[in-house]
Amino acid sequence: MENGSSSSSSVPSTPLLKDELDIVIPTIRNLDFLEMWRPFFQPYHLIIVQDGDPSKIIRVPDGFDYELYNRNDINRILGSKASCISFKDSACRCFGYMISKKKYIFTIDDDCFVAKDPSGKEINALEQHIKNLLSPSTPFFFNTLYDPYHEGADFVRGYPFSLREGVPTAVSHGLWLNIPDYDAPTQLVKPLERNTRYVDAVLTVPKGTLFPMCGMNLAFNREVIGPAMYFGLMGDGQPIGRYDDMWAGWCMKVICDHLGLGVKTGLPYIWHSKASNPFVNLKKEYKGIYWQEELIPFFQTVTLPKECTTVQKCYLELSKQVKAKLGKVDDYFNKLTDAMVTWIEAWDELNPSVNAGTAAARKPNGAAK
Ligand SMILES: O=c1ccn([C@@H]2O[C@H](COP(=O)(O)OP(=O)(O)O[C@H]3O[C@@H](CO)[C@H](O)[C@H]3O)[C@@H](O)[C@H]2O)c(=O)[nH]1
Ligand SMILES: [Mn+2]
Repeated sequence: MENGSSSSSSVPSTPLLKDELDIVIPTIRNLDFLEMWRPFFQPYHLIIVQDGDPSKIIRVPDGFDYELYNRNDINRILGSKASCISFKDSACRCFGYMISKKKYIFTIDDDCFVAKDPSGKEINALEQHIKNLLSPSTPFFFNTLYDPYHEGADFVRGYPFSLREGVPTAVSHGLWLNIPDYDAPTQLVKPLERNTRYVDAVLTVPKGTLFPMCGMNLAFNREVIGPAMYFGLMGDGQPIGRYDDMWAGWCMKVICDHLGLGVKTGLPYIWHSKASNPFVNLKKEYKGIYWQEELIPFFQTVTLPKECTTVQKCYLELSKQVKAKLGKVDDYFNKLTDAMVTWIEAWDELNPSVNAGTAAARKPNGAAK
């Protein structure tokens, strides 16, 4: 492992959650992209997860406080449990979630840059994620004026007052201008499509609704939902890739629904600069494209017993149901369920004190009292 820091010019006044949030970056390249993020990221600690060849030197611009882990570090720290961390896939980023000691995580890809809002102002994506995480979510009843906690908005007429305190927000899912997060078939038929639409909204994903979580621009409360944010077995030696974040998002959402936690999507935007190769992507994700026709009905019908009061208990119960119901789809899911158990074991080994995911005050299935 490598620690880095050096004198920096000017450090802005203490930014929100400065000592309570880690920025996790999976990478196979030099991190020059940080130069553009410097005004927003410099005060925060970075956890860099270097994928691929551990002998390659990753250059980090001066002035950032960081720890860097390569595959040798992961193997040394986790021993045999390192088998649950993907190799040669951005899924490796979840090692950063596990090794962090902070309450919050923001993860971003190294080809994501600072976007501008319609007024031309640079977007501090981290600041918006923090706002999303620190304000409640409303999964039990949809507010038609979007985020009721946003300045200048509120709950609209007819919104039950018994539900207006909302629930703790576990995840903040940001979006992307320029290169959208499309699957390979869509990329192939629409190679020139760019997302130019800036929608000024943050929505709570309703209880009982799944969504395609993208890991490119994502933040979460690690103490509340961290153990559920396992990005699965992808990349080298695996029959599938580019479903790391999707798998995590489906597992996370059913657990959030069970524990009465909220998930938001929308602002902030980042500028996604590089389209990955659609043919390479097709080879990685094609099994997922047909498997998900069976995975989604599974997740839509998952129920977790009331004894599952922590994220770990929920996750282990989920792994049993995956083995029972998806093991027959492909043997990969049997391997994945074993890795899910290993992930929780490794998480608890590295985080013995934090009893993550202590059940939030559950509302009676979200019905108005
Ligand atoms: O083997 C690898 C490849 C890449 N990385 C790092 O992961 C991110 C994403 O890489 P990239 O931008 O090249 O790929 P995208 O297709 O745009 O990734 C998005 O699709 C999903 C695929 O799982 C993912 O959620 C999104 O990130 C960069 O930081 C690379 O450096 C890697 O670690 N290992
Ligand atoms: Mn990318």
